[in-house]
Amino acid sequence: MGRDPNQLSAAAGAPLRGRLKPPGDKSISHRALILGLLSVGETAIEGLLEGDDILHTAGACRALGATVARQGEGRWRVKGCGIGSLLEPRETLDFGNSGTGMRLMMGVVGGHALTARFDGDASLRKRPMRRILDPLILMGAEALSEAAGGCCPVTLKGSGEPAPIHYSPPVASAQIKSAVLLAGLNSPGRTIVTETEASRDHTEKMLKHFGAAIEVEPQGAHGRKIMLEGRPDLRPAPVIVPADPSSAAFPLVAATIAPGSEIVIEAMMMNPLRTGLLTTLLEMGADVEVLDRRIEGGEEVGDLRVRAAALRGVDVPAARAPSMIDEYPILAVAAAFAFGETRMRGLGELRVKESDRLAAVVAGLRQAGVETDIIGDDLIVNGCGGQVEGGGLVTTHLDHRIAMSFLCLGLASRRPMSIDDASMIATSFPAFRTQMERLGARFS
Ligand SMILES: O=C(O)C1=C[C@@H](OP(=O)(O)O)[C@@H](O)[C@H](O)C1
Ligand SMILES: C=C(OP(=O)(O)O)C(=O)O
Repeated sequence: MGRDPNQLSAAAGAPLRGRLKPPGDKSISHRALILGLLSVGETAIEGLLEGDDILHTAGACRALGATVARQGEGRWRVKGCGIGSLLEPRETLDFGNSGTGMRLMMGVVGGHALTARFDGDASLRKRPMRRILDPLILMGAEALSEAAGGCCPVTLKGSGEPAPIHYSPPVASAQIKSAVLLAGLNSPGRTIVTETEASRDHTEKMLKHFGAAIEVEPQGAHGRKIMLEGRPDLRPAPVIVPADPSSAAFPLVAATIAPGSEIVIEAMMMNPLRTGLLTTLLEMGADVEVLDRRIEGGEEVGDLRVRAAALRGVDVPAARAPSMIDEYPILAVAAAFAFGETRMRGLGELRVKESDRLAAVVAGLRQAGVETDIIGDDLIVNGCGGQVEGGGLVTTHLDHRIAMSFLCLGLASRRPMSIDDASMIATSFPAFRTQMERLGARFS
């Protein structure tokens, strides 16, 4: 019997060398399409991520009345209908694997007088949606049908006059914050979200860019209060999407652990609410220089020169989690190559991502011969000091980040590492294989 065509293996070989530009940021790409839908007129987007998650959001924007057209690689145009003038979708809105797409669009629909059914793939059907439905119900929306535990498929009936609320999300989550703000766009009053730990601020920044009246104040030690005036006239504004730090994380760690490597990662977004992995790797002794910091499309970006380095284990505080929430699987791979123990604290949210990432990381690392454990919500990795055994087949559970993380591990382990399914990588980083192979990675 032949090998499953979705399987992929990575083996150590030559060091990684060369330059790479990661794809456009996934979070900003979703928001650019959605704010394009909510503006009257044409929004031009450059550098849009053309991954499956974003294509699902583009489909939902079309179903709600926007004209969305691709004009060239990463160059897209959205002709929006404006707040209050969306169409009721005729078909179920299918978000595939994308939590962000579904949750942000639930915010949009929740704040409009229309009914839409939301669904996704087997991974998305397991993810909690009550955290989004709860504040939307407070604003006047109704969840007409729900699978057990508030998971999709969900039919949501929005309110044409959403109540202005003051909401404090129970977990640090840019998706909850964004859903409330997007619903609040059609509210006759002021919507306020207070977060005790600041999460990525792309929605706030982009709303301002499109002309909304939105203010942000610091709140406590790490939090923020965001205040949005409802019913703004959003004006289409050009969006240039910077390179995604969550995708850059893979070549960044691969070049750090593969001996002799030296690469440059071009124009990575340096928004401080997204750079927790870089901070942590530098604490571990990584050899990364940030060159040519500059502003592109309203975000600071920089080129990262990365050379292979010996790492040491560190203690990663829970307060850092929101700034690197999607990067823990690849950080755990870096920790496997370090000298000493790495403890990553406060990772309960990893259990409700595309897979239970705590369980998937522990299973994959053990498969590769690395001692690792979960204590409460903390992940502990006992580093092998540069020499990870590797070998075997890792189950990726429809999770792109688990897939890419264990392929990167295989680029530096003694024995090749295989994953059961590389197809989900297309959700966030469709050119991962070709771009990494150009640097010298060996996949088969
Ligand atoms: O708002 C966003 O674009 C995202 C927020 C994060 O999720 P949470 O809001 O659940 O933390 C992150 O994991 C996801 O990949 C993208
Ligand atoms: C958690 C992620 O995405 P989403 O929540 O959009 O599915 C991710 O990309 O790691």
